[in-house]
Amino acid sequence: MTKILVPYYSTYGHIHTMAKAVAEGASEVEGAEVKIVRVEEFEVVKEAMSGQDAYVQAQKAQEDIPVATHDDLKWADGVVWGIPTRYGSMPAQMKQFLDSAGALWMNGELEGKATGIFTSTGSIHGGQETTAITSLVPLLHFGFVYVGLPYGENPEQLTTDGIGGSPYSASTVAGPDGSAQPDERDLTMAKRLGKRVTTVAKALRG
Ligand SMILES: Cc1cc2nc3c(=O)[nH]c(=O)nc-3n(C[C@H](O)[C@H](O)[C@H](O)COP(=O)(O)O)c2cc1C
Repeated sequence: MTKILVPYYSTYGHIHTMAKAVAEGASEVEGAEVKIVRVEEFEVVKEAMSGQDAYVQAQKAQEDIPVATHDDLKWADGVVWGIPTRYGSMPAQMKQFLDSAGALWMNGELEGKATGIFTSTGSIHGGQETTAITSLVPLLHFGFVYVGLPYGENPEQLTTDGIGGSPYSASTVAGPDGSAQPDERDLTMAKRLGKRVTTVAKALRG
């Protein structure tokens, strides 16, 4: 059994949709057991956004997804993180989850596990690449083995269209008002990332 965790944070649902695609790809690997978990929202954000329809609906759609715990990270052989951008890097909700996992870092409990990232931005140049690259830094401190998204398997990246996908991570572009949904090509690349991280996790497990 290769255990794959997909922890994500999603305000408006784009990363939630991508997480399901990642999980689907991971499940294609024989012997994979896949778990999607959400990083908990801050109370202050819940209160501030309670009047926004798009937010309320997106949160309602995630109600049944269990909240991520540090034990989930210990359980997993591979972890694929769903991280929307905030000013070109990860949201505080995700940072808090990582920062509070110091004991796992200190004991080297996550060292040698495969990992990858999928992200989402409002605009094409608003952090598609920086979010993945800056999020990679703490993951390397934990000792994860990073899995990217190479062009060879993902020729969809070779385009001037306004879609996601880079060698650093799967991704999608939500649009400045959040109204765009993940393109079919974004979802395809997200599935391949899930499958690739699982394949590497399986090989590392031996
Ligand atoms: C506080 C804040 C900061 C943001 N910063 C950026 C940014 O730097 N660049 C960008 O393209 N989008 C930015 N966005 C847009 C989000 O990345 C976008 O809403 C998100 O990717 C949608 O994913 P979700 O539906 O899973 O929440 C920001 C949104 C918020 C609320």
